[in-house]
Amino acid sequence: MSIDRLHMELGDRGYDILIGSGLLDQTGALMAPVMRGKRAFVVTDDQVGPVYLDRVLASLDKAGIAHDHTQITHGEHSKDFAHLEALVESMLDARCERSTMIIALGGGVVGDLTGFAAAILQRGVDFVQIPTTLLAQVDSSVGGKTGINTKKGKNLVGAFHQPRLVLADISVLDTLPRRQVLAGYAEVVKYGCIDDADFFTWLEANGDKVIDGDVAARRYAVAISCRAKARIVAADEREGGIRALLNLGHTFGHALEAETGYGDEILHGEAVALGMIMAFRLSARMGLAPVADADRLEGHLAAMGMPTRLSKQRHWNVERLVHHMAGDKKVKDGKITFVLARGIGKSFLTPEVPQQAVHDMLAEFIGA
Ligand SMILES: O=C(O)C(=O)C[C@@H](O)[C@H](O)[C@H](O)COP(=O)(O)O
Repeated sequence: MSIDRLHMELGDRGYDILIGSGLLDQTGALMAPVMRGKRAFVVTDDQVGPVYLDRVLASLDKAGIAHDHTQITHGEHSKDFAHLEALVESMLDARCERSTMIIALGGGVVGDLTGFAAAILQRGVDFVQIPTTLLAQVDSSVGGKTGINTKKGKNLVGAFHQPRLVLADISVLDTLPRRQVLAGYAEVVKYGCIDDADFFTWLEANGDKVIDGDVAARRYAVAISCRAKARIVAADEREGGIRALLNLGHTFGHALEAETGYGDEILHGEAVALGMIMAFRLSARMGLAPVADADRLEGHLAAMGMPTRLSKQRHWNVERLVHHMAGDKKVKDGKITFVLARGIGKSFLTPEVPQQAVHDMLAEFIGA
């Protein structure tokens, strides 16, 4: 089976992003060229491990790579200081060396936590991302953002630490629950909204194939998404400027996640979908984007089966959401830099957003 090979152009920290079916069984051989030693330490979770760990370990055996592994509890709650400490201690217990390759086998939580542990273990060791969710394949495994949540908010502690390789095995998505596929699909749509209106149009025609498991459609969507992300990250690795475009929908989305406690009520990708609709509604309200484009985005997400409205079961409060947003990493001199849009594929950054417009949009969105 052929492999799509993209490259993250970051000089001596550059790396390949490999996309294909059945890559798990080739892990050892594919990562051998970027190994500094002959040992690996695999981190996975209690949902992914039982299904895929053995295949990865067998491929390491085949390539003559010695290995240890550990399993964390799945879910966003594992992305905290306590789990980080436990993970680093387990790496030290296993006598990981500076030349040991850390492997993150799992979704965004495993990737973010493991990547951060790799960033700080012995002041930084290499790691490989093997993302097993659509969200992780199109977004979190690429670009080197690693970290954990704190009581104050999402991803507030972490490091930019680029992986040495990303292996996106499309076939593992076949076992992913539909809700998780849809959550990842939100991040795919994001790339169309940022600067690729043609891709958005393609998604309108083919999104159901991506969600329902058509191999070619999935592979295309993952490749276009990773290519877009790699281009933006290569231009602005540490988010001094345009990388913040990748945060479209996240300022609002992170506030929804904080409000709902990072649990199953709203998954990260669902929060991003809702947040993108909010960003487009705010843009339309400010006269920057046509209402028709906000409707088009919401219509597509709804047609794919994503939540586009907040649950009426919960009492939402505008002030509380604004309070969460004030802790956003894009706040500068007390002002949030928003990712807004002039239309589908025309996103841009601006700190010039009247508080009243944000307030009014949120009030309308929560139905206050
Ligand atoms: O890679 C980036 O840059 C992104 O912003 C991608 C986001 O989709 C991703 O969720 C990221 O982890 C969020 O970063 P944060 O800086 O807003 O915590």
